[in-house]
Amino acid sequence: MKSLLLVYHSQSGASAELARACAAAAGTVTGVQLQVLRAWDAGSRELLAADGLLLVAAENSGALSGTMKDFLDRTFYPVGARGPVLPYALLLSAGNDGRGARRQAETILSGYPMKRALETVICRGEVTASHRQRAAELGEAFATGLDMGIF
Ligand SMILES: Cc1cc2nc3c(=O)[nH]c(=O)nc-3n(C[C@H](O)[C@H](O)[C@H](O)COP(=O)(O)O)c2cc1C
Repeated sequence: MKSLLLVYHSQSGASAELARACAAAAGTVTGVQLQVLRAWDAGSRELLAADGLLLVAAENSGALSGTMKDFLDRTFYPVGARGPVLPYALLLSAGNDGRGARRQAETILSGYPMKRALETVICRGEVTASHRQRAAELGEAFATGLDMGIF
């Protein structure tokens, strides 16, 4: 059984809605045990126990939301020291851009080191059915890949 940790941060509820869609789909993969935590509740203990990490957050002021960055900052030393590279996938909510958050998050995560398992998904504007669909596809694809050991 593989362990998948989904960490999210949301102010207005947009990222939370995407995280729910992502988690619902990831949770259907039988060989994967899913844990969903808000960024301020997640720490090194949960991350060290995970085989893969899904991150869901917003772009704020051209960068990754501060609370998600805080999660990554807090866990950097213990997780970086553990050795094996953890696969991750990133889902971003943005008003109209998201590229700054993607660049920053991918740079931080590459130095962790973690490896991006799937293309980062950016959902712009109000959350739509299409966004929920993309979030679900990301969650299911990541959980399936983890289960099959292909990341
Ligand atoms: C303080 C703040 C800064 C923001 N900066 C950006 C930005 O730089 N680029 C962008 O596309 N959207 C920006 N947004 C919009 C959010 O990314 C967008 O509303 C997102 O869906 C919010 O998700 P959340 O409320 O779940 O965190 C900003 C929102 C806030 C509150």
